[in-house]
Amino acid sequence: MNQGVFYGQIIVGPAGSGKSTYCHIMQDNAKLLKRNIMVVNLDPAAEHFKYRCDIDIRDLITLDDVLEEFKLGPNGGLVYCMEYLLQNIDWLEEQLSDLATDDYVLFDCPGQIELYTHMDLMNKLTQSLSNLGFSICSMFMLDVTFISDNSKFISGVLQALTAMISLGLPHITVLTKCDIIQDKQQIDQYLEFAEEIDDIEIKDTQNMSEFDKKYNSLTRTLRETIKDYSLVGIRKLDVSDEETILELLAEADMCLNYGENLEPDERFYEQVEDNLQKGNDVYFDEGANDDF
Ligand SMILES: Nc1nc2c(ncn2[C@@H]2O[C@H](COP(=O)(O)OP(=O)(O)OP(=O)(O)O)[C@@H](O)[C@H]2O)c(=O)[nH]1
Repeated sequence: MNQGVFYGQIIVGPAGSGKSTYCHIMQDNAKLLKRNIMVVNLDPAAEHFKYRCDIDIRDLITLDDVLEEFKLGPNGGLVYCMEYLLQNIDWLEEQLSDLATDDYVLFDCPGQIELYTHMDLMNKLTQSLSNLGFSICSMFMLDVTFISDNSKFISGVLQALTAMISLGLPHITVLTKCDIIQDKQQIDQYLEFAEEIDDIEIKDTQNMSEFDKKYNSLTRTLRETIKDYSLVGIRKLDVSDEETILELLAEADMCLNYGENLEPDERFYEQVEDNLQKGNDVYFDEGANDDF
């Protein structure tokens, strides 16, 4: 493997939270920014994805084969696959051997959050990547439907927090699928709420059952804890809004210190800024990229 610093995002989150779509969107938008983002599929049960898959764990092992051979259930089978990957980490190293300094890779992980909340399989994987020279951050995908009520939102934030603590990496929580919410203000309110939980809505506890009182109090305490420690930074991803995509990429770049040693192409950034100010698409017209 070449010597150098490589950049990697570990994409985690529950099944269906939008991990693969995030990889696809980022890879696609990076092209318009004249950047190449590679994607590694680490889900041995994946069936199809829209992104260009540069490295695929299914070339090493597939969940179907494991289930058939060992008669395991899906979760046990997945754990087997991930342990197998760790035992054969030289396979991944070999696959990554063509990376050049400053290359950027997204690792699309399986949706079973037990893998990083209850077990240290993902920690071992990220440790191996660090040993290979990767600067890594974790991106936790949180489905926007978690903003349907305060308690649900808090439970989602706690999931993100659990992943962040167990992975022990610089971390961003991404509120995915924001395009499906009509009321964009509602999203912003929740994002502010995650950072500024000052005016906690205290319901009239007089007519509440004992259970509801305790539940209310627990919710309030959790909100305060999340705020006190300012641990979870949440950013939105609205695939219909290019600005949120670019902002998210910039935020992850900052987390990784990506680009510290790169020469920025001033002309490019000026044009993006200009387009944003004019309210136009942030990207160039077809062919306009060719100059860069
Ligand atoms: N409207 C909308 N739908 C989305 C978005 N992201 C994901 N979806 C849909 O949500 C479903 C799950 O998305 P995936 O990207 O496959 O989610 P995942 O986390 O990779 O799922 P697993 O691989 O099963 O863990 C798919 O039907 C996607 O089309 C989004 O930003 N907007």
